[in-house]
Amino acid sequence: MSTAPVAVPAPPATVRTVVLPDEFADRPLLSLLPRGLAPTSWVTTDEHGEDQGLVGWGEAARGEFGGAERFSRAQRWWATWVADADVQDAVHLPGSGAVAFASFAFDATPGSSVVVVPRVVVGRRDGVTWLTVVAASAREARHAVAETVAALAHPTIVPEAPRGVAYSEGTLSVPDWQSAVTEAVRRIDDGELDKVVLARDVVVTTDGPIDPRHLLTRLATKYPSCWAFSVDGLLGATPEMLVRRIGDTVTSRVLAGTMRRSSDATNDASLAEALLDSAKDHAEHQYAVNSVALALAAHCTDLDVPATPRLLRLANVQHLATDVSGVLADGAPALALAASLHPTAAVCGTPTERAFAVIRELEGMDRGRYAGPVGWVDARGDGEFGIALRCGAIEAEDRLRLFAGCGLVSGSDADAELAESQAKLVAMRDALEPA
Ligand SMILES: C=C(O[C@@H]1C=C(C(=O)O)C=C[C@H]1O)C(=O)O
Repeated sequence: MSTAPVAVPAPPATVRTVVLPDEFADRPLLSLLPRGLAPTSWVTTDEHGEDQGLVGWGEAARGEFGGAERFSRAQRWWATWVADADVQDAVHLPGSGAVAFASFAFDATPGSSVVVVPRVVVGRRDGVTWLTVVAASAREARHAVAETVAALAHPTIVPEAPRGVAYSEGTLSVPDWQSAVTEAVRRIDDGELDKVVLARDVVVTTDGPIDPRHLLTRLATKYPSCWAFSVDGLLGATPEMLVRRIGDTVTSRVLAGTMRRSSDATNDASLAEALLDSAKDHAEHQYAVNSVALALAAHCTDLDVPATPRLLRLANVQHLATDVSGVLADGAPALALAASLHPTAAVCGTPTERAFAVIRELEGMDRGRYAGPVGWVDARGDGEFGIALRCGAIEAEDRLRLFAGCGLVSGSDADAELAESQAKLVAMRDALEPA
């Protein structure tokens, strides 16, 4: 089942992190990304309305992993890379110093998971903006710092929207996907399982190359409470935090239970009310919360699991949300926590193995890295992993595959689930439009 890393063993690297001068404090992180060079991103907006997170470009090292051991092999690869590296970190904040971006396949097979160490990372947290470079020697690292600071001083050209955007059917036709939903609900009603999440894909083609920076900028602007992510061609804005580990504080934002938004305030409020009152959505939500709480209990003490969910409002949909927190007991790095938590019932189902089997049988498509953990981990083991949702996979420079899934429980209806999947796809569809 296991696949060895296909990457060549990376030579020992020199990593340098320096504080960037004040003139960079107001530059949006995403505006610093140069054209091309496979941008990596993990950007959100904090409570003061400031963007924070990490953006990166270039590739200093890369590992690819498959099979059931994809997480543990990635963890070993990263630990070895860090142990061999010569790191000087003048910032000492989560995400500074050596940092890797990772994106994992949803299922053990097929699909490949990837860990990327960018050549250049710009990070921002707690009002500090920093630069990290990875080079072959201390001398080269000094050059890279000077060159990058000079290049960043010139504002980059605003990225353009793709032209000629066209949509076509994904793996299953809409009627076939709806039949799969009906069949899954029948199995739930037969007692085979309690919950399963079925997803569908939509193919986007364009007339020219897609600039990921355009999509990321649009997503970050419209979805400030989400995390605008990009790792190795998978990009989106996820509202769901699988796990954040900063020191010994562990948090998770669980979502399940969805309602559309309305532009009319009164109508929007009644839709929210209906979601908060829906027994079906609460049941669907509780499966997801339970799966997270159980997995975290193996690593954390003092777990705080609120008894009732709150409402999380996004531009396209509103969700039932529960913020779970705990105190890390075993020093597990963020990547290991993500491995323990994946897949939660928010994207797979309950019981997990039965839901996996139903997804493999009925969904008919390869999820790839959609619905898998995506995020970053540093040398201390701090990190953030979201669930790769509201996203698309760049398959060619003019081709993108979008994904959206819906949690099904007893009482779920194929028409309502199709509408929900369409509402979820709006995030990426909007991002493809001109600013
Ligand atoms: C599976 C997706 O979203 C998940 C499913 C939800 C639901 O069924 O209500 C809500 C949030 C996410 O946990 C998706 O966006 O593709």
